[in-house]
Amino acid sequence: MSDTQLAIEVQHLTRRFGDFVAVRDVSFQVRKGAIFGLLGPNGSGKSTIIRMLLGILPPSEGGAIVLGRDAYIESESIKPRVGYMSQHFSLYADLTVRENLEFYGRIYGLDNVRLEERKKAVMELTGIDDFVDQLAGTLSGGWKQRLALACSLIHEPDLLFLDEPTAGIDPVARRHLWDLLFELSGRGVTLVVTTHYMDEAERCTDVGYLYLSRLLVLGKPDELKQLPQITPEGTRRFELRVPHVAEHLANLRQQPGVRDATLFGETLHVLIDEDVSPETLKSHLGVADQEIEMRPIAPSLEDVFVTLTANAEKEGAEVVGEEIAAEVSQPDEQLMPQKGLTAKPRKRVPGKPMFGLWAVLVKEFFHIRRQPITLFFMLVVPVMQTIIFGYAIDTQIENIPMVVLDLDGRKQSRDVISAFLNTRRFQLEQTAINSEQFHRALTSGRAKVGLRIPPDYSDKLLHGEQAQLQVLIDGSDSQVATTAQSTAQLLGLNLSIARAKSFADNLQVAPSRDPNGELALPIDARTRLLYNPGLESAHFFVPGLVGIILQLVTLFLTSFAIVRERELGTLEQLFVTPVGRMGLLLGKLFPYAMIGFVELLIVLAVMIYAFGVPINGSITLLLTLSMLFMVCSLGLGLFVSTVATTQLEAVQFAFIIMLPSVLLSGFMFPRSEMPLPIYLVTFAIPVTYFIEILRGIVLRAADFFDLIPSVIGLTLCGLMVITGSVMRFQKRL
Ligand SMILES: Nc1ncnc2c1ncn2[C@@H]1O[C@H](COP(=O)(O)OP(=O)(O)OP(=O)(O)O)[C@@H](O)[C@H]1O
Repeated sequence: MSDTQLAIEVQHLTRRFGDFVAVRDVSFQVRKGAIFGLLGPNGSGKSTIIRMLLGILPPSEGGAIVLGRDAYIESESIKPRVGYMSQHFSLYADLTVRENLEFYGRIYGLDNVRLEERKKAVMELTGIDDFVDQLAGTLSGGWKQRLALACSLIHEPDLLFLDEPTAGIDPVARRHLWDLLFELSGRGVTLVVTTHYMDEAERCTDVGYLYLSRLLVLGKPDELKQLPQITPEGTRRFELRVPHVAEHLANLRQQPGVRDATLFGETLHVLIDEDVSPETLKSHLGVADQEIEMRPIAPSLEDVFVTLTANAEKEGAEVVGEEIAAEVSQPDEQLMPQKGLTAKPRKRVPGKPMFGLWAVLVKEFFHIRRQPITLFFMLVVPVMQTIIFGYAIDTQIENIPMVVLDLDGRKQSRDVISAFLNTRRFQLEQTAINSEQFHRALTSGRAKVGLRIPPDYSDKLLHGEQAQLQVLIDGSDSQVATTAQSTAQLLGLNLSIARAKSFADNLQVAPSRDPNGELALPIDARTRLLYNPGLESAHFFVPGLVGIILQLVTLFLTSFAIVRERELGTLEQLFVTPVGRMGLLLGKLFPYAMIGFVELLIVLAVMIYAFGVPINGSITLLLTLSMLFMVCSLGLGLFVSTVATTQLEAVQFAFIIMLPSVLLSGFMFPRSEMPLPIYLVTFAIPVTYFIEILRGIVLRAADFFDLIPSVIGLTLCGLMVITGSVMRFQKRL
């Protein structure tokens, strides 16, 4: 066969997954215009071969020429001429029939006029025009398959791969689909079909039978039936029709001269030695002669495969596979070597990187429109989160519950209690009447602070002796405890200073005086609070929260958008189209970047109007740097999608990224307080820089020059994340 007559030329194709060999040294040829059937039990390697021929799975050894080019290395230039209908329904369930067709038309680069022509043609061919505005996910199994066929034909391919196209559909739909395949074959399209159905195998012009990853046999159905192994010399094949046919199977197999007996519906196919007469065979059945029908038959394809599989099991698949494949068909060795194949791995020839961007973009907007829950998650939830967290996170500690045991009960002791309550740090939970009540309030957790005033408190003060107050603090919550401790100590100091001042006044002595000549403390440390004079927690936390929420939403959504396609099988379907890698990525990421930007504006508005945190610096600078951060965050989402294979894994990976972003970025805890190794890690977290930028611009009116270190950090993180993710995201499985 000449080079130009061949659609596919496969030589010594092998694919390993770790130690497991899924396809072992397979070679065959497919003529242009043929209907080539690839048969074999589950797991024999059919889909793996198709994926290698489509160029989405690299072979471990050997290779293939498809439409005159190396299937893997030059796959991008083959894709526009090839169609693929995968084993599972892998179109977009939330897009209508029309939208699916238009998407696949656009991704193959059809212009509007051509797209209309082709849409009409494939709808007529498959008869799907009546369902054009129905969502693909709501079609019945048979119509889904027709839609998949229509989509795979929209660009008029020369070669069509169909992986179990009739699995799970009824016999009438199966017949219709095959009628379509014949029509396509009649128009010169080469078809490669995998199937488990023998009647479908009979309809193929050529078949290859795989068993345990090897090609056992290859040829035209009629040639295969003539194979000497199927009906060996000195044997004959009969069909027996007898009542209760299954009951006779075991008995017949044990009779001398019976080589094989297999059930075929209501009949038995038996292979017997020529010297066993039909009468002898009948006599073994123990059934009246007139109830048995017996006629000689030629082997069916099922006989061929059943016999070959049984032989392979007996003798070991490897030996039989080599012998039979060699016997039936040998690929033309002449055709392969000059193509180079993949013997020496060469770099893949890239396609057009941005091809298909518009098609993917439009499709993503359709998805978003059809899933209001996604929009809710993207736009409404962040606002709710900002409001809830913004109010919930308050580092101002006030109203610490306090129990008081006043054993003195005079004016001085009541003044102390008032002084404690006037700080607003403490709130009187209980006035205990004895020590037991006092301690119980603390052990039960009702009170966090216990103030015990001894009976001689007033007396000691009046007599100029040092009086003691006992303040017991529950140290379980360190933040509350330290606040209570410092407040109590400061209060003790202030009360003492007040007493000392009045004492000094009475004596007319003073360590120092203020400019008005009034008695004053020697040192006056004056503090002034900048940027957040009211010490409002919201001013510090809400800008940080903007960064955290922006990362949360963009990271989850982008990683999900890609992993979901992988899980549904639509990504595999996209990989066999000529869509460019960047076209696919940008098309998928851009809509989420836009939504992220809108979300940013909304959350900033909440920050300004709900929490009264104004943006003191430049809004333009803030939005520009936010976009830089968004690129980083989308890149992280993309990275997750390259490591996760399921949506559940994506959630887990996204959490692994989110946790340090919340805890180590400086959003909650100051980075400077962290141990050195952890502190160094914080430099690798993009949101660290973004939070610095947000707080800088919002609170301190920082300009670009003030923020240069953070901008550099964020840019470096962005470059690393995006480069790593794009390199990892390959158009292959
Ligand atoms: N990515 C992979 N990693 C590991 N093993 C794989 C991978 N892909 C396929 N396999 C294994 O390779 C073998 C062949 O799989 P393949 O899907 O090609 O079989 P098949 O003949 O198409 O089966 P079926 O008729 O059930 O679709 C199977 O054992 C499968 O588990």
